[in-house]
Amino acid sequence: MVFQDARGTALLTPDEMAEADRRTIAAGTPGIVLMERAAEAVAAAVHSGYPQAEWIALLAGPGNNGGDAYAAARLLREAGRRVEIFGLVPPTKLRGDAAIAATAFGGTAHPVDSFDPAAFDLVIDGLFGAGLSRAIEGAAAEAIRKLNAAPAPVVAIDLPSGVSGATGERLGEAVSADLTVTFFRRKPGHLLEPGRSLCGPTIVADIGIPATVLDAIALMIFANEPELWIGALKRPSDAGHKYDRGHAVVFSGSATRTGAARLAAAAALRGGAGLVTVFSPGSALMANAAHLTAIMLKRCDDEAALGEHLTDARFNAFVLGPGFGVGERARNFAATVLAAGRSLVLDADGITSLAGAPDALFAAARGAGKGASPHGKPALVLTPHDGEFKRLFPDIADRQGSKLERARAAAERAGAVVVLKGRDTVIAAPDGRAAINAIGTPWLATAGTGDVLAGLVAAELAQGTPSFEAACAAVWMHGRAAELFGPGLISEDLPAMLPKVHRELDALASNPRA
Ligand SMILES: NC(=O)C1=CN([C@@H]2O[C@H](COP(=O)(O)OP(=O)(O)OC[C@H]3O[C@@H](n4cnc5c(N)ncnc54)[C@H](O)[C@@H]3O)[C@@H](O)[C@H]2O)[C@H](O)CC1
Ligand SMILES: [K+]
Repeated sequence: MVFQDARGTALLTPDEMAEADRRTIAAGTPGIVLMERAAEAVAAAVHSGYPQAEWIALLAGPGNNGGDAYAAARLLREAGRRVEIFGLVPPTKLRGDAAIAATAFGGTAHPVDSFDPAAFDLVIDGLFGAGLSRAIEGAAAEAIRKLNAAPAPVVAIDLPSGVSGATGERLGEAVSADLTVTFFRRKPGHLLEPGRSLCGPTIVADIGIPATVLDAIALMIFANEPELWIGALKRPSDAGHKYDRGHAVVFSGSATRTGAARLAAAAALRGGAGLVTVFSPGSALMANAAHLTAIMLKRCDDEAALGEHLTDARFNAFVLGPGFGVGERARNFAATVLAAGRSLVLDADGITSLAGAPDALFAAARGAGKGASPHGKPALVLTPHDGEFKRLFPDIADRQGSKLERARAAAERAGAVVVLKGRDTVIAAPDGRAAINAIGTPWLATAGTGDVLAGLVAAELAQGTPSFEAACAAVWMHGRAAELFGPGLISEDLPAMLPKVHRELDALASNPRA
């Protein structure tokens, strides 16, 4: 299900963007009008971001991205800037709207070979945008190399040339921009690395394409923003009871490896699960007992004990993996939890334990997903980083293509929600929906933050949020908590930031952004 507000978070592939364009043009807005508005947005970004840049070079490619550059050059000249166009092809070779824009510009275009960035205060990159279809070579590649080696700031039109809008990959040489101005909606390449870093901050400009054109497009890829999932979150109700908010369980590792489970458990409780219990081997009971207060503790040494605990139907969402140890015990516990129709977040050692033989658990996940529980559909959520992903899906990891496609292929195979972690975390559902993380800070790359994320996913699952939305919300809350804490963050700081994050979400839920 796609919520009405979620359309604002949609990411469009270049093909879908072309479709949005076509529909807008067919509905009566000429292409040249869209191009003029695109150019106005670029000029406005230059005026606000680079008010002092007197002499501006614009690189213009053979298609409409080049057309945008010609139109922007004209507007900047009218605003009193000195502009020079460097064309990959002579203006006489341009077609359609780009030819109209070049004619309206009227000035000369220098061949791109003569481009020397040293002379300019600012360079605008209009070589290639959505139409990039192969690796950049030859004269365009040479111009990009010179540009990347020069100190002049760069504003990219639509995408840094050489970045695939669909995948974020570099196709040949790619521009490293300081600012990117794109139109209507972002593309996956704006959020997936390395494209994300090559874009710099990205402005999304309204060029008059109505949101209704999206009605005809089956939206599948989204930026992971609250509008995507806030309508699916179960917030505590006034008349509610702690048991309404589920009971999350985190499996502890052995006596010297208990911290990871407690981090996950603390996140599950602060995330909003009504109750949280750590299931601990007997050898680690005292270590855990010494550190737990609101979180409960139960001994769980083997499958028999687990089976006994599972007779209490209130335990509804489990985390297995952080500090747990790799091996058969992990595999058997995971299978037992799923067979009992409970939701399971499999992380770290839990994922590694499945390497080489994941199919039985994937089959169990599919079976579990069909059942019903008092707190919503049980589900399997996998939270691998790249290394764990490769252990579980070696063939998919080696395949060509983007992180987005890898996560989607894995989700489909596993019948599970896959959270493929990184700065550009991708959350993918078996039905093809995917979201790409858009927030966070480099400080999140520190020991234990993955354990916190696993606990947050369990908190949402315990409360009955459907698994895709649960994983998306957890990834966002995790990133937002890190942003709010700022520099110096360690994983233990994240649960303490969650009350602020909840407050932001409550404000958003009662007063959605327009
Ligand atoms: N989407 C909108 O609402 C608007 C977008 N605009 C701008 O138009 C471009 C997309 O234009 P398009 O002509 O489709 O593609 P490009 O300009 O990116 O390039 C196509 C052009 O380049 C050739 N080509 C592709 N790859 C290579 C390569 N590696 N080497 C050499 N040549 C290559 C290809 O054959 C074509 O000739 C979009 O990004 C926006 O900037 C409009 O302004 C209207 C609004
Ligand atoms: K570009």
